[in-house]
Amino acid sequence: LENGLARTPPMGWLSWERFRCNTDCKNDPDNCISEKLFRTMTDLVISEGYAAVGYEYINVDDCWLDFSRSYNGRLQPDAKRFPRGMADLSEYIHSRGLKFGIYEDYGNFTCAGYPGILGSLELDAFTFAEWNVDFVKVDGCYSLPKDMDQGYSEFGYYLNKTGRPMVYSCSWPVYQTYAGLQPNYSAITQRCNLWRNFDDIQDSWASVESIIDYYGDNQEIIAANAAPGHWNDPDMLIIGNFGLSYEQCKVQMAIWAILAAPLLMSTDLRTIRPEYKAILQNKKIIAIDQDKLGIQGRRIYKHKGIEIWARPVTPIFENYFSYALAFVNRRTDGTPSDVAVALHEMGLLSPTGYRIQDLYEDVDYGVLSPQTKIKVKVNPTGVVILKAEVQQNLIKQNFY
Ligand SMILES: OC[C@@H]1[C@H](O)[C@H](O)[C@@H](O)CN1C(=S)Nc1ccc(F)cc1
Repeated sequence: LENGLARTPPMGWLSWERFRCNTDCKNDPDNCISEKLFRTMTDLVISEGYAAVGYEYINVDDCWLDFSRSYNGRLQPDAKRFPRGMADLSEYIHSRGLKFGIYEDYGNFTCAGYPGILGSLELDAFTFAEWNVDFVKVDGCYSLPKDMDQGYSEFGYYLNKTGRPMVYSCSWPVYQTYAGLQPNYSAITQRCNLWRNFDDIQDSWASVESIIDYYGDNQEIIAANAAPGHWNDPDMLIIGNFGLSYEQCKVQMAIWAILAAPLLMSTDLRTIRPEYKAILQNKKIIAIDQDKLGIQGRRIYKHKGIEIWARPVTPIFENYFSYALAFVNRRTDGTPSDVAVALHEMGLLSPTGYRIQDLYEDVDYGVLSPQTKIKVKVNPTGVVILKAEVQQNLIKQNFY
C-alpha cells in the first residue's frame, strides 16, 4: 500500500501470542489485556533499549473491546480493563515517542467474539483516527473469504479517507487460502502494508518450522510481493517465551530477517532472559531485516535437513548485491553439522570478492572470492547467519 508508511518492515510489540485473550484482571491483574499491560510494555520498550534498536509500535490485539458498541454505535474498550479509554492509552504511548496499534476484524465479530467492523466500516475507521491510531490489524474471522477483496479494500479506503496515516495489516490472504481460493496478491500489495499468509504462530518449534517450510515451499508465489510499503507477515516473534530453545530463537530471528518480516515481539519484557533479549536486540540482524532494498530472501538449498537461505542486501557494487546467508540445521541427531559451499554456488559472483562476517558470533572470515568454499558448523535446530559484503575496491583482487 503506497501510503508512505512501512517503508521497512514494521517493528514493535504485539500482545496476542504471549497474552492471548486473558481478560481476568480480577485474578490475574498483571497479565490480563488491560491499559496497564500496554503502558508497562511501552515503558519497557523504552527503558530496556528496544526502541533504540528500532522497535516502535505498541499494538493491542483481540479482546480489548466491550462486548457491545456504545449508544452511538461506536466501538468501545472494556471499561474495567481500559478505564481511561483508548485515546488516553494512545496519548500515553505517543508521549513516550512510540506508535499505537489496534486490532479489529472484517466480520460480525472478532475471532474471540467481540464486535467486528462489518456494517460500521466508515465509523470505525474514523473512531480509530480520533484515537490517533497508527497501525490497524484487521482479522478475518466470521466473514466470507470471497467478500474479503472488496471488504478489506473498502476499509482501507475509509482509513485513508480519515486523512490520518495508519499502517494497514491485513489477514486477507490466509483466510482465502484456507477456503481454497487463490489470493489476488496484486490487489493485496496495493491495499495493505503487510498481510498474513499462513497459520497463527504458537509457542513451539513445530509452529516456527511449519511457517519456515510454508515460506520456503511457496516462495515463488509470495516472495516477489514484498517491497517497501508492502510486506509478507509470517507472524509474531516468540523469542523469550517458553517453547523455543536458545538455538531455535536464533533461527526465528535470522529467518524472519531473511524474509524481510515485520518484527513484532510477543513476549513478556518484564521477565525475558538476557540471552533472549540480546537476540531481539541484535543490531546486525535487525539491519538485514530493515535493509532499504526491501528484497525478500529465499531458500536456495534444502537437502538432508540442511537449508541455505539468501537475501540480497545493500551495499551494491557494479550490479553485484551483498547478501545475508543463513545456514539452518533442521536435524536433531545430536552433533553440529558441517556445511561447506563455494560462494559462487550461492550466486555470489563479484570478482572483487566479499567480506564475510557472522552476525551472531564475533567471527570474521575475511575477504573471500566467488571460488572460495566457506565452511560453517551448524547446531541441531540451529542457524549460522552471515553477511557477505561485496567489496568495492576498483582493483580486482588477484584471487586466482
Ligand atoms: O483472536 C485473535 C487471534 C490473533 O489476532 C491472531 O493473530 C489472528 O490470526 C486470529 N486470532 C485467532 S485466535 N484466530 C483463530 C485461530 C484459530 C481458530 F480456530 C479460530 C480463530
